Amino acid sequence: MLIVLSGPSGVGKGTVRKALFDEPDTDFQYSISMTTRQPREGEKDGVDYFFVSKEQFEENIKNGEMLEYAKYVDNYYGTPLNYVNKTLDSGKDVFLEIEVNGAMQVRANCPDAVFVFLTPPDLMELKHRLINRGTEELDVINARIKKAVSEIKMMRNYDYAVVNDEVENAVASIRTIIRSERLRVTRVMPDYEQMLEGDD
Ligand SMILES: Nc1ncnc2c1ncn2[C@@H]1O[C@H](COP(=O)(O)OP(=O)(O)OP(=O)(O)O)[C@@H](O)[C@H]1O
Ligand SMILES: Nc1nc2c(ncn2[C@@H]2O[C@H](COP(=O)(O)O)[C@@H](O)[C@H]2O)c(=O)[nH]1
Repeated sequence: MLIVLSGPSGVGKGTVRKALFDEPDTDFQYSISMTTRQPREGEKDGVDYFFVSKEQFEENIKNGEMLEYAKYVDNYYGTPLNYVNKTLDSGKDVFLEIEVNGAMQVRANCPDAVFVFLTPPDLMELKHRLINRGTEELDVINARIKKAVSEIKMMRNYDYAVVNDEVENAVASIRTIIRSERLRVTRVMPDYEQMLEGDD
């Protein structure tokens, strides 16, 4: 399964994803994104992101090495294709945490992926979360809030919307989504097997 989590900056995607991955039965592999943004204090290359130059990122795009990418508030962000392919081929599930334009590129290339939009209770709360996080200056926070308005309109293109009021509620909802999507996949598979047997 490929699961894609999107939502405006500051809604709590990273917080919810970490809480989900802390659950003992979560066996998704997190795809580390590539970005041209500068690392924040405490962020590590190869853990939080692969931090690269604009030239390196554009070279990767040219060489077809990105599953998806987008320019977001003056920086590139994208998903390296090789890791996702290798992990899915080995039978493991992959989790992407990406913004909406990139998610729609994944939708076009991987129609079976599951798309979840994480939404804030309201825009004031979103702004408070970004201010309290303290990682961006006010002008960047305002640019991200402006972007959030158009991103929230994209929610209708997702399979599921989850409100991040409390982290544990959002984690519980995403766990329910994953469980029901797994059931859907396992119910369909035996039918395929029967069809293929009849082909001999
Ligand atoms: N349910 C919640 N209630 C209150 N605060 C929250 C909640 N979820 C996350 N936060 C806080 O909001 C801030 C933003 O969260 P986080 O960094 O996880 O957002 P994000 O969506 O991953 O942002 P970005 O897309 O910019 O990486 C953090 O300070 C986090 O502790
Ligand atoms: N399209 C993609 N968007 C991504 C990817 N990795 C992260 N993001 C999104 O970018 C914004 C800003 O992130 P920040 O770390 O600077 O706060 C946020 O919405 C992320 O989800 C990616 O690989 N592709």
